[in-house]
Amino acid sequence: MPNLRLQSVSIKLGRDIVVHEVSAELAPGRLYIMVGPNGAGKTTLLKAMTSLISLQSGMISYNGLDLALQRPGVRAEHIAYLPQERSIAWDLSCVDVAALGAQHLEPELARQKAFAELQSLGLQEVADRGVFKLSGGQRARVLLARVMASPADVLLLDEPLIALDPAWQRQVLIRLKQRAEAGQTVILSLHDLHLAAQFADTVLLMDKGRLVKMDVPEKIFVPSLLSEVFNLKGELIAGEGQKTLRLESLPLL
Ligand SMILES: Nc1ncnc2c1ncn2[C@@H]1O[C@H](COP(=O)(O)OP(=O)(O)OP(=O)(O)O)[C@@H](O)[C@H]1O
Repeated sequence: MPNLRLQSVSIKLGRDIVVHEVSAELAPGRLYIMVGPNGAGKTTLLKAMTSLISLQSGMISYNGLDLALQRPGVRAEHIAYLPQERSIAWDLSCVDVAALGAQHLEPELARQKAFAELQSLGLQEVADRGVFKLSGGQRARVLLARVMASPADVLLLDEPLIALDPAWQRQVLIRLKQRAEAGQTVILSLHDLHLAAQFADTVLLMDKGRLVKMDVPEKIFVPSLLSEVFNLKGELIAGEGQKTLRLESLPLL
C-alpha cells in the first residue's frame, strides 16, 4: 500500500514549469533513489513532498489525505526531511542538534535517541562537541542523525551523501536500506549512479522536470536511457548477488 501518492504534479518556479505532470506511488518498505542530471527537478520534487513549495497543479497525498491541507506540525510528524543545504545556524552540541529530530520524546529520552543515532553514524566521540568544531563530513552526519532520530514514516533526503567519504557513503546507504526494510518509506536523491544501482529498490529517473521512468535498477540503467538522459555509455551487469554499473563517457557535445 503506498503511503505517499503523487498525482499529476506540476510545479512552477519563477516563470517556468520545472516539474511536469509527475505521478508516482511510494510505498513503505522500499528504498527509492531519484537520479537525474543537474536541474532535472529532484530537489524541487522532494521539497514539494514536504509541502515546502506549493504545486501549480496536481496533488500529493499522504495516507489518502492531501498533504497541502495538513498543518505543518502534522506533516512534520509523518515526514522527515534532509535539505540539500547542510547549514546549522547555531553552535549547538551534536547531541542537541540530533535531538531536534526526536521532539516527540521527553527531553532526556530525545537525547538518548539522538546519542544512539550519532553512535550508529560513528559520532559518539564528538557527541558533546559544538557542531562548528566538526569537519564538513561529520556535520553532514549529525544532520543525518537528526533525520534518523525522527519517528516519521517517510524519510526524504536530498543528496544525503554530500561531503561523506566513500566508506560512510556506503554505511549511510546501508542504514537507510535497513530503515526501509523496517517499514519506513525512504526517498533520496543521488548523483552517484553506481551506488544508486547497487542500493535502490526502485529508481526514479528524472530529466528536464519529468519522471522518465520509475522501475528497478535493471530496467533503468540500460544503454538507451543512460545515453538519452546522462549522455553516458554503459550498462548494469548483474550476477551472483552483485550489481555493477559499467560507465564510460560519451564525447561531450
Ligand atoms: N527558486 C527558483 N526559481 C526559479 N527556478 C528555479 C528555482 N529553484 C530551482 N529552479 C530551477 O528549477 C529546475 C529544477 O531545479 P532542481 O534544484 O529541482 O534540480 P535538481 O534535479 O535538484 O538539480 P541538482 O542535481 O543540480 O541539484 C532548474 O532548472 C532550476 O534552475
